[in-house]
Amino acid sequence: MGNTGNTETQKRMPHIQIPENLGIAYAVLPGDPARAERASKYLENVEFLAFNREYKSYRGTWHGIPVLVMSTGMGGPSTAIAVEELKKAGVKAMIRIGSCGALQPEAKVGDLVLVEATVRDEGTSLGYAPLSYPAVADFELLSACKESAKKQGFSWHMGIGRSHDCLYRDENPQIYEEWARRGVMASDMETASLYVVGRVRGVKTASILNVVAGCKSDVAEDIGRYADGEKLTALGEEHEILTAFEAFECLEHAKHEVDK
Ligand SMILES: O=P(O)(O)O[C@H]1O[C@H](CO)[C@@H](O)[C@H]1O
Ligand SMILES: O=c1cc[nH]c(=O)[nH]1
Repeated sequence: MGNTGNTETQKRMPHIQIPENLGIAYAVLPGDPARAERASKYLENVEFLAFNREYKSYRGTWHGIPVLVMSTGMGGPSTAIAVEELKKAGVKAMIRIGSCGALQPEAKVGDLVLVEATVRDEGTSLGYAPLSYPAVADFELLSACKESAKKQGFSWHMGIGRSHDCLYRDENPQIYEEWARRGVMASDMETASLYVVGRVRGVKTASILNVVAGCKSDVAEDIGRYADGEKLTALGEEHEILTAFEAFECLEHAKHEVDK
């Protein structure tokens, strides 16, 4: 683990309540605090760090590599704050492990969508750059996610997402239909702000989404089943967690190859 000193006495970031000089380069970011706790169980040497507002955090090691797990809460504003404060705490690469609705029939419940880029149909990212600025993953980090998912035999797709601010909007069926016609694969609420804020602030970002609501299905009902621990979505969640941790390991190995 990095040289983190005594976390009790160190100055902490205002919202995420993580020590300022944590010394951890890699972070895995679920939306849900409960998913942060579940993800932490896959790590060794786990230590609970903080739970303030929607930000629940743990640190630990994955095959010897120091990793942070922290929830972002739901939506762009809390995600942007998470990215800003994590960057200040020294994090260099962040992988979102989220849930999403599918807009294409081939993306089945429990599959993973690796988000190449995302439609900025939300408000937060506009505070950082005009709409003509792309919300795009870091190519190297997303490629590491792809290698990781492939290596572990998970069911994955790579495609465009759409991030929004309004899950229960009356017009959603028509809106989903229109974006589906343009090839958009997945709907979530955080990837756009993660990608834009990360890019503007110089942090590598990627987003892996577990399909919890099938194409044209009842989103509220499907999300309810995920919350109840339905088997396929629980398995998808396990797959996205393992994909993210292993992606960081791929990245570390690639770094060492270059350093040789
Ligand atoms: O499960 P998380 O990661 O929170 O992601 C998705 O789930 C929430 C809606 O149910 C939104 O935050 C959406 O983006
Ligand atoms: O359809 C969905 C499902 C989960 N999260 C979303 O943002 N949309």
